[in-house]
Amino acid sequence: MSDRNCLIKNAIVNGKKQDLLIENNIIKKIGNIDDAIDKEETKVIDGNNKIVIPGLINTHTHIPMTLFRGVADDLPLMDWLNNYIWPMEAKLNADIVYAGTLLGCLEMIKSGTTTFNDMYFFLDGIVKAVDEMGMRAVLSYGMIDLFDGEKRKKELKNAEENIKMIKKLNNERIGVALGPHAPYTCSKELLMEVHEMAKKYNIPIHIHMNETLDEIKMVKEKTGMRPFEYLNSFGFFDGVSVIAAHCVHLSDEEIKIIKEKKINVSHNPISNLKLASGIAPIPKLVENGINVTLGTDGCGSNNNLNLFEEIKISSLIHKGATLNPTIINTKQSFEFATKNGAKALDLKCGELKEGYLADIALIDLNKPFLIPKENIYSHLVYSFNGNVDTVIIDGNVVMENGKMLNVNEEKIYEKAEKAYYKLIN
Ligand SMILES: CSC[C@H]1O[C@@H](n2cnc3c(O)ncnc32)[C@H](O)[C@@H]1O
Ligand SMILES: [Zn+2]
Repeated sequence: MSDRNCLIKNAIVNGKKQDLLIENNIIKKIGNIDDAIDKEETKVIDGNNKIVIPGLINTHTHIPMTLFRGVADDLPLMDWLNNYIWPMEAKLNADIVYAGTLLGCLEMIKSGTTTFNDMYFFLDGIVKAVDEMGMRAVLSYGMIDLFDGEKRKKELKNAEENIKMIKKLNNERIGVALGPHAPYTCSKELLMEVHEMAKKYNIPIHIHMNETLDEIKMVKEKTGMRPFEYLNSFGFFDGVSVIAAHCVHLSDEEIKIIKEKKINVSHNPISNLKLASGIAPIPKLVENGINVTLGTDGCGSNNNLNLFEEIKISSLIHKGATLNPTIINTKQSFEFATKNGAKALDLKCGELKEGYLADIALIDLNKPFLIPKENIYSHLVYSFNGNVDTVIIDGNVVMENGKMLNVNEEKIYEKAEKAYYKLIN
């Protein structure tokens, strides 16, 4: 029997009690599917008292940073990076990154995330873990040249080697992007070469933008322009797909650039609150028709990968900031984490539709915080704790009734603990 032929019976799908049939890695049919299905060839999942949702899409992560959880809390970004995170990251190697990624994938699967967009180092370690865990990911090697010509050459060479390595895998679940860290850590020359490379390989660019007031001041002092204006001045956004993480402090002119250049925004409200970076003007971006998605950022600044928390906060924070409870609604914040994420990564998933990728999660509704079983989509945004029941990625059942099917959870915890002690000693 192949897991990749799977029938979910009697679940809530798109607001109605119905069945969902998966063939290979695709949602083949949604509706009342008769029992003439070949039971030998099809795995049947009982969907009674369960809701099927599209797997969540986390558009900004540094996944191996699960190992940095709790190591440097209650600090502002520049102090956090310069004095705590970067010195620890100097001790990383592919094995440590592999262990942190296994843990990150496990945490994401358990909280209903099926795809993530990552920027980090030692991609061979990340690729190995993502492949073993069965997740979908877009991976970029994070480049920082600190305006040094020699470093720039090394970073670009590394990035290109990683692109070739990932393309050669020919793994449909693992895509590649370019990851220049930010305009305050990358030279104009590096950014211009990144733009060329993105066009050459037809891949997206993943970058931190306008996260803090400090960095905007740094870029303004250096270039006389705000970050989006500066990058736009040399055509960085032309003819490429860009995912800009954070976008907390934006001028009206910058919002115009984001709209005009169809830049995807990854909103990371919890990381922005924890590092006291600020509150992104998401309602203004939505009003302008900009594609807003959600990210957790790394576990050093969140401190978890539970995207349901991000969904809830993205709905609450803008109500509080604008004193308007209608400013972002339930449907919008849920779509930030599903449909909009898929659009940003150019993937046919994020919605439960026939012909879409079979990346889904089932949630058991027999939980005190999901009763009464009415207005369930409201519960998913405002009340759910993120512990999903079953997860299917690319048609493969990776977790069923809370149990991981192909990996040993205990071994992942042990490996991660060991890797953590290597990092701190
Ligand atoms: C070059 S790989 C990614 C790089 O980014 C660092 N990082 C993690 N979180 C943030 C953040 O919120 N803003 C800026 N940089 C961040 C991470 O530690 C890696 O060094
Ligand atoms: Zn980040």
